[in-house]
Order: sequence, then structure tokens, then C-alpha cells
Amino acid sequence: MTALLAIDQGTTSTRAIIFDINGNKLGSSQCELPQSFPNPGWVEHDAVHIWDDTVACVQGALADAGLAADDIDALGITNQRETTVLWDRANGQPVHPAIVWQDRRTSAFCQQHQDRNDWLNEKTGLLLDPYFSATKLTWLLDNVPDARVRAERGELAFGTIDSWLMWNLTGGRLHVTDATNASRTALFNIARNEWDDELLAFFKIPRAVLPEVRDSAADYGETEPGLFGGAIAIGGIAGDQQAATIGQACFKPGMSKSTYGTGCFLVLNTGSEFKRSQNRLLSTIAYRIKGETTYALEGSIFVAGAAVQWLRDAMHLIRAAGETEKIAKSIPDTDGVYLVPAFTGLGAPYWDPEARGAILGLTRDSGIAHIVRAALESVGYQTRDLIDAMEKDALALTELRVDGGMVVNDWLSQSLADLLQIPVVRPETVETTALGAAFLAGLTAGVYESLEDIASRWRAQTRFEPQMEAARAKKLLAGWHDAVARVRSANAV
Ligand SMILES: Nc1ncnc2c1ncn2[C@@H]1O[C@H](COP(=O)(O)OP(=O)(O)O)[C@@H](O)[C@H]1O
Ligand SMILES: O=P(O)(O)OC[C@H](O)CO
Repeated sequence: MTALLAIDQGTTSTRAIIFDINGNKLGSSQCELPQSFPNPGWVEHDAVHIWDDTVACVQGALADAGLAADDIDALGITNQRETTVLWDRANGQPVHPAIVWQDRRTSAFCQQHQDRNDWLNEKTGLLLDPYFSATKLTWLLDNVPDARVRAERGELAFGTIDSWLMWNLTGGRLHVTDATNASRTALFNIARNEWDDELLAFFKIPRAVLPEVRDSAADYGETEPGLFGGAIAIGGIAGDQQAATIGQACFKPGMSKSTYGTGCFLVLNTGSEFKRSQNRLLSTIAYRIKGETTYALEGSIFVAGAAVQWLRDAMHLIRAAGETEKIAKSIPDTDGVYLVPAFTGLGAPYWDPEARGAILGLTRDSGIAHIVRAALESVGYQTRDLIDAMEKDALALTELRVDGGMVVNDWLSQSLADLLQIPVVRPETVETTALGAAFLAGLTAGVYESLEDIASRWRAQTRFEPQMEAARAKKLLAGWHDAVARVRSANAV
């Protein structure tokens, strides 16, 4: 029997999941991952803790499935993207805690150099923002004692979390990453598919710290035999949103997926051509297979499920996330109440770090249900803003595949279809991120013949058709834009 193992190293947890050939789960194990916040706007992880959890999770998943290392056909890795690790090649120890994608410590540098945005975007598809790895790595080289001279001597290695795990899984033999993770560093030229000397010079990064970049489905060697009771072949790597795109089998231009967890990431396959957004979306590598690159447009929203967590933990309006479904259904509409969850600013397409959240349109009749429903609707409105931006980039979406912890909520999924005015499709396997990594590994191992073979195994579970009239959706959206206009910061671009 085929067994594919995926490591899914995320921002809040590390998971290992074993799938059969059709994406059914055979076993899994999960560890919660703490973050530290040593200064305002700083977010760090202990990279050694991440590695220890990864080993424990793989062992746990094997035990859960009742399988041994020898039973696994191949291993794939997927990971939180952009998070930056710098370690000593001699002893394998990180020289500093990992700087997490959410960390804003380099925002002053980015503000100062906004005039380079267009130049950077043309090479990387990204924006000059602290979100991406480049400025985090510069910060490490400038602030860790001796780091810069040691990096120039070739003594230090940089990597996103996939590289860090690969280094450890192979006992320090391989310093590699894949094209999707490289595309999130702001050091990789995604048109030419190589590390870019001009970018390296601008960010003052010595080439000697960089990993080798391979295809997303490629031979990545084997795990150290002592780790899991036998060597396991490693056959795939992809950043988590790209892996979800693969797990949702969005292999044709125009196909899209949106993942609703803490935040929301919408990825649209744009095919073999690098297309720059004119509407403040990111361009990125969706996957690189057999040397051929497929590109995507991506819209990132910082707060989706996090708004539900806020209703529960800060406002105490609900006791559990699942209650929101019944509460939202209990009223016909929010009666003009909007919640703009700009708790940490607004992401795409606004990119307004100074905006702050608000609840607008309250009357004496407004109650808990209105606020809860407005929080769920804000997820649909934000997604609609992304889709409208994509449409302006001349790429209209005809349906959206959804996944992530929020979409178990049927009301939310229906509301997405209504506000987006396109069908929303929920698959049978909602662990699409891990599944995408397993698919890549299976492709390398010869378990799957092709992407078409993988696509034939993807199964829809529920299709939500728009039920709301277009005119009503338009009116609600106008109210949302009015609400957003009120929370935007005065100096936003
Ligand atoms: N039934 C539900 N309705 C609405 N939101 C939910 C529901 N269940 C979970 N969530 C939200 O989904 C998020 C968890 O999704 P998950 O995909 O596990 O997130 P992440 O991978 O970002 O940690 C949480 O923010 C939670 O509030
Ligand atoms: O770990 P997640 O699922 O929150 O995803 C993080 C993203 O990759 C950040 O770009």
C-alpha cells in the first residue's frame, strides 16, 4: 500500500500526516508551537524547538498509522514561509532565534526605501515589506556579533524553515530550498529563476549563506537512518500556501484556492508567464516541476479566523468558534453593522499598516449576533476585495476552492459564495497543505504519473452556489468600502 508522509511546519503548530494514494489520512500527530514577542512588533520562534517537534511528530504519525519508516514511499515538506533562520554550519546551531514572517522589526528600513518598490517588484513579484526574508536576514547579519564576517567566510547558512528542516533531516548534508520558498525571500529573481546579484548587493547579503534552489518535486536525498528507524526518501518541498494550491489541484491557469485559518491567503494560478499585478497583489512561484515554473497571484489577508478568536478571547461574545455559525444564522442580516478587523493594519490590496479595527453602523437594536455575523462577513468582503483586484489584473475567477479551519462553518462558506458571487467549493480532504506536500513527494517517487493523475484524485465535498442577488451583494459591498475608508490611516498610499 502507498503511504506518503507530509511534514507541515506552520506558525502555530507542527504536524506530520501520512496519506494513502488517494489522500485519505492513515495517521497523524501534532505539536502546538509557542511564539515569543521580545519587543513590540517582534515575533520569534526557537528553531531547535521546531526541529525537536518535527522529529516527535513524524515518530507520532508513524505510530498512529502503525507504520515503519520502510513503509513510507516518500516524504514531502511544507512550511510557514519567509520565516528566517541563520545557523552555524559547523555545529548546526542557530545563531539567533528564527525571525517569523509576522515580525515588523525592519519596517523603518522598508519605509525608507519605498522608492525601490517597483525595481524589487519587477524582479521578485513582491513588495519591499518586512514580511519577506531579505530584511530579516540583513538584520541578523548586522545585529548578531560576528555574523557578517562569519557569513562572508562561508561559516553560516541561511534558510527558510524548509531549509532548516532539510539540513537537520539529512544530518547537515544538504543545504537546499525549493523555488516556491525562494520566491518569498525577496532575493530570488522569479523571472530568471536564480538568486539575483543586484538584490543581494542591495540587501548586503553574501552569496555564501544561500541554499541551493531545486524544483518543488525533486530528489532531496534521504533522512538520516537513525532518526525514524530507517531512511525515508525526501521528494518534495513547497511553502504552505503553494502546497495548498497543489493539494487543491489548482493546476490550470485561472484555478484558485483560498485558505481560511488565522489569516487568509488566496492564490490564483496564472500559468507559465510571470505576470506582475497592477493592483497591489503579489506575484509568486506556485510550483516548479521538471524545471518548468508555474506562477501565481497571491492576496494575503492578515485577519480571518483571528477575528473569531478575538470575539472569543478578548470580547467573550462566544465560548467556541463553532458557535458563530448558529449565531450568524439567527438574524437575517447585520442591519448595517460592519466589523473591519484591521487589528494589525490591512493587507492586500490596501497594504495599510497603520489602519486599525472598528465596528461601525451600531444602533440601539444592535446586539451580539450583529457583531458576530459582521465578523464572519468581513472575511467574505476582504476576499471580494482580493478577487476584484485580480479581476482588474484581467483574471476573472469562475469558482474558488476553499480550505482551512474556518470553512467547516457552512454558513461562512455560503456567505462567501454570496458575497463573491461565484461558486465556492469545499474538498473532501481539508488538510490540503499537507496533502500538497505529499502529492509532490509522490510525484518524485513515481506514485503519481503526472499532475493530471493527481488532479483526478481531488474530490469536492460541498459546492456552495451564490444564492444572494447580485444587486444586494453590490449594496453590501458598498457599505463595506465605506467602512474601510473610515479606518484607513491618513498617510496610507
Ligand atoms: N466553525 C468555525 N467557524 C468560524 N471560524 C472557525 C471555526 N472553527 C475554527 N475557526 C477559526 O479557524 C482558525 C483555525 O484554523 P486553522 O486552519 O487551524 O488555522 P492556522 O493553520 O492558521 O493555525 C481559528 O482562527 C478559528 O477561530
Ligand atoms: O503558518 P500559516 O499557515 O499561518 O502560514 C503562514 C504563511 O506561509 C505566511 O506567508
